[in-house]
Amino acid sequence: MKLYKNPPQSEWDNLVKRPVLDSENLEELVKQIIDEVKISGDKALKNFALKFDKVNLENLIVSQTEIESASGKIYSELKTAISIAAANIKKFHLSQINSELSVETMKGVSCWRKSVPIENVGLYIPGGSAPLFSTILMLGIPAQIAGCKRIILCTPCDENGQINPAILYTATNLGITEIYKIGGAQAIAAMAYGTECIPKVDKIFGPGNQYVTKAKELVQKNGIAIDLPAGPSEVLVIADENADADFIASDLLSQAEHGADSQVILLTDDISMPEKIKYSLNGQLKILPRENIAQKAIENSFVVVFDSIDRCFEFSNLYAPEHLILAIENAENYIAQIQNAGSVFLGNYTCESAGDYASGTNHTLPTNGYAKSHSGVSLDSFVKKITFQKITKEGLQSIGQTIEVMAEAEQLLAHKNAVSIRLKKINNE
Ligand SMILES: NC(=O)c1ccc[n+]([C@@H]2O[C@H](COP(=O)([O-])OP(=O)(O)OC[C@H]3O[C@@H](n4cnc5c(N)ncnc54)[C@H](O)[C@@H]3O)[C@@H](O)[C@H]2O)c1
Ligand SMILES: N[C@H](CO)Cc1c[nH]c[nH+]1
Ligand SMILES: [Zn+2]
Repeated sequence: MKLYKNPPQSEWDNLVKRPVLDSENLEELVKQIIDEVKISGDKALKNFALKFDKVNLENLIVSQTEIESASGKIYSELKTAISIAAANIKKFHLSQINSELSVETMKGVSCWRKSVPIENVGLYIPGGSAPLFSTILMLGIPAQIAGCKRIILCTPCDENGQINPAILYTATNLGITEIYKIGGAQAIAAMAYGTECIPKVDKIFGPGNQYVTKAKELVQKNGIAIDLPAGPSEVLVIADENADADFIASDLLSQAEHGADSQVILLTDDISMPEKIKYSLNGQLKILPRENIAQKAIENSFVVVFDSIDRCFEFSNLYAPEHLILAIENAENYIAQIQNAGSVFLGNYTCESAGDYASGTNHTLPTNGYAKSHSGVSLDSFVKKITFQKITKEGLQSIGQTIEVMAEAEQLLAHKNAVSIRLKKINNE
């Protein structure tokens, strides 16, 4: 990890730029994939599966037999863990249901909102380098609480055409059985425009690598709804002198192991911390099965020593990390300083992987600085909020003139007339 000491503010904009792989051709490549899927449908999906995932697929749909055999391949400790995580995620997302009150803005004028589920949703579950079955819980549970009618799932399969049994088990355990063996940008294109076998959905959800995220961005430009840009994982840790270097190193590595394009950042006001972290990081890295991936991400990452914790927060707010860990004494006291972050982890014992799997919060979060303007996935992501209003005769008498005056000032006399014609009738009664 590169080390910076009190970099001048003029350099911050450069520092907060995320690493990008294959950036030059990314957009062009993904555009081509999307166009090909639009034109050739399933045939294009099978060609891309062969090209990128080295699998020759006859059928894109996961069969009933595949679904039924998954459970037997999952050991009971994992089943228990999945059910505990699912219960916590369900509890947290159920708490997001809020009853919308009707408000009388003027006598006889009532306004309220109603949450209505998005009918058809498509979930993308990453499976390129690791089978992220936990993402099914993060997307499937709020979709079901919201009441979405049709939930389909796309995920890449292995070279033998098999989907990891933990993905099949988790999905079917939730009752999601419409599963397609397709990954990458082509899966997003399929759910956006539909193919012979994959239905077009109303909104696409789920994180993924740069191809997936770029595809979501491009289909969104064409009017397809997406949850948020949730790309390569990242974590930013703010640590003071009391932080535990081994804990921090473990958190940095937990996100570094996601992909070579992940980025992990440490900000500290303790001059001795970078050396301690380096030592611990090297020790922990060596024993990781995904050492090579994590190593590459670490090379794209950095440590900054600032002369105060306040300065660390200023930088962090500009970076707008997906995950922010406060390894600071009395971390709660700093909450007010957080302007931009996807999800925040307070204190030395709140490891980021708790949020990834089981504490209850959602792990589908904005990356690449989008935490400045976007929230992570929540129950709200799966509903539309429709507004309603009801105006009585008495209500129109009180609000009517206001509407008429404003409509006339906007030179929209038909708008004005919609009120006047009614008021006339009321006055003649
Ligand atoms: N932000 C979040 O909330 C969040 C949550 C979980 C995971 N993630 C991120 O999801 C990502 C998962 O990535 P992954 O790669 O393991 O799985 P993935 O499922 O996102 O992508 C795999 C697919 O990428 C396509 N692909 C691979 N190489 C390609 C190429 N050269 N050209 C075109 N397409 C290609 C293939 O079709 C493959 O099926 C990681 O970057 C991880 O950090 C983010
Ligand atoms: N850290 C990822 C979100 O950026 C989520 C995840 C899934 N599995 C493990 N981690
Ligand atoms: Zn993770």
